[in-house]
Amino acid sequence: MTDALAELGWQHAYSGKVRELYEHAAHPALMLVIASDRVSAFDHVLEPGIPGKGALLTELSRWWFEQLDVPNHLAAGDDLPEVPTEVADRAMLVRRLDMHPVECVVRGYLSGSGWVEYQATQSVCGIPLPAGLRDGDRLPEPIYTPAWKAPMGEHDENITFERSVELVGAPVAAALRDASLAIFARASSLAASRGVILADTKFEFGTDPATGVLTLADEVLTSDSSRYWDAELYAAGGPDRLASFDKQIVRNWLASNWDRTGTPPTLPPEIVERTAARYRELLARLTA
Ligand SMILES: N#Cc1c(N)ncnc1-c1cnn(CCN2CCOCC2)c1
Repeated sequence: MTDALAELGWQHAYSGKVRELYEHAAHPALMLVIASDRVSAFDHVLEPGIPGKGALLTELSRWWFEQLDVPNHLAAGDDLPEVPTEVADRAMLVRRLDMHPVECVVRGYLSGSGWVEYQATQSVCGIPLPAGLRDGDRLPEPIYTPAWKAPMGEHDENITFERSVELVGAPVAAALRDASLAIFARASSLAASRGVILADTKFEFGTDPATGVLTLADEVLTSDSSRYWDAELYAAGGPDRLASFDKQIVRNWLASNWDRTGTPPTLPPEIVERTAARYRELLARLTA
């Protein structure tokens, strides 16, 4: 695949856990984001990849970009560079932005790093919360809990809004917060109408150097950047109340087959296929 990309002038620029970023010397204002089939859990990239995952999450990002009435980084127009057919269904051609170094996290429910911080401080990112909340509880209202983007392989660090002001300045910090909360409101409402809870998500924004417009970047509202729960399971309150729509099968299998030391075992074919089916199901339910 990389030969086909190189033959078309694409040069590798950045590797994330599950996605790659390419640039093109003849098209400096554009970049290519390619999603792999890799899946990560417990901070490990697992083997094997999940067939179709990259294409399914790319389709979900594209769908959400269409649903959201905000400027985004998808490239459009006539004179676009060619993308190899082998990766086209899991690739997004995007405009190069001046990226802001803030992970714009919005939480409608208390979970993950938010739950960890809450237990220690009864707050998240400096936002005080009511006492007595449990893991997975719905918050009184969605909260903006930014994070500083840590280097590859390290955990992002939750920061206060005031710290984000120091990082990007007051006008941009406020615009990031307001845009993130507005998008989350729209997306969580749409997901709820499909019986899916959007518990939390992470946006990335940049400023378009050509226009100065704050622009939604990266992937958007995928199950890699968001926690999605099944609303019926959540309401039932059982052990699967907080089951991640796509990764719970993998997490449960690892919990029974790995002691969390060393590298995780290879996923058996049945787990791989059931997980692939869950990615397909989430896309089908959200985009129905
Ligand atoms: N999107 C975007 C984007 C853009 N439109 N313009 C300039 N830079 C970036 C960019 C560069 N790094 N990241 C971090 C997230 N990456 C996303 C791709 O996959 C790897 C991780 C975003």
